Amino acid sequence: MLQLTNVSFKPQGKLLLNQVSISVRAGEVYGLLGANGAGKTTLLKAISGDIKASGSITLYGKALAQWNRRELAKHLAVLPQSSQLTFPFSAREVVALGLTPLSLSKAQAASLIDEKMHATDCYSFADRAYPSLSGGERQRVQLARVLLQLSQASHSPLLLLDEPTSAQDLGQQHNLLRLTQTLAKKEGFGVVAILHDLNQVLRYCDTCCLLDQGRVSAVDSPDKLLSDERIQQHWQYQPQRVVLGNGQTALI
Ligand SMILES: Nc1ncnc2c1ncn2[C@@H]1O[C@H](COP(=O)(O)OP(=O)(O)OP(=O)(O)O)[C@@H](O)[C@H]1O
Repeated sequence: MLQLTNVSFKPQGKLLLNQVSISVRAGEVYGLLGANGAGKTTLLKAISGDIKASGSITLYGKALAQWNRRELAKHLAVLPQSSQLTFPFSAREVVALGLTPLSLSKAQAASLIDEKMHATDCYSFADRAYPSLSGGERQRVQLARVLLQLSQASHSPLLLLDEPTSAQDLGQQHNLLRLTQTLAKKEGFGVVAILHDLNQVLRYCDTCCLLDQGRVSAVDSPDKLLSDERIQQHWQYQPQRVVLGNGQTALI
């Protein structure tokens, strides 16, 4: 669904993305990996159009720049690392911002807002002021907003997640990743997620791309890509492996 060909970005002479070519299929969770400063957020910003990179980025074969903006908003959404908002909107009103590109009756909108807030476990604080919420609660409200924004897509939508579990406790991290996996497997979403926890990558990603100084260093399934040598080379860490009861391997 998403194809990047030779995408580069060089602001003020500094090469932050260097000839990146990757493709993401509908129905897969695609991890973006790499050390701090490798270019992961910059790549996500290039895909979302927040920065103007050179090269080609197409969604369903059509260059992003050629998409009607409203149609694109129904098919591509980004969950940023953090979202500051000082105006005292309630959590429900923040989720409702996701209605902007949609055409829904009031009743349909209200029911979809409730559905997305339940799915992301934020219904219990729907009427609280957004600025009063914890970091993890705000992140889940933002996820409900982007899922609402994608709820009228005519093709499988593309969901971009920038460190989606960074503010979540252990249980919520797995709830959120299970939800994204379900969206991919059952609803055909393409999910691109920046993740730092390599065990989450092993457990939830179908494919992953390792970035290094703005370049693609490797693309493969997580268990093939995450060799001890690569982990040592890219993160300067020598992992140990533990075989779990279910036969899967965990890194410690
Ligand atoms: N507008 C800019 N001008 C110059 N340098 C920038 C700009 N934006 C980002 N950078 C630099 O580009 C590099 C890549 O940044 P980016 O945020 O994409 O990294 P990242 O892989 O997401 O890192 P992290 O894991 O720390 O979040 C970093 O060295 C960053 O300081």
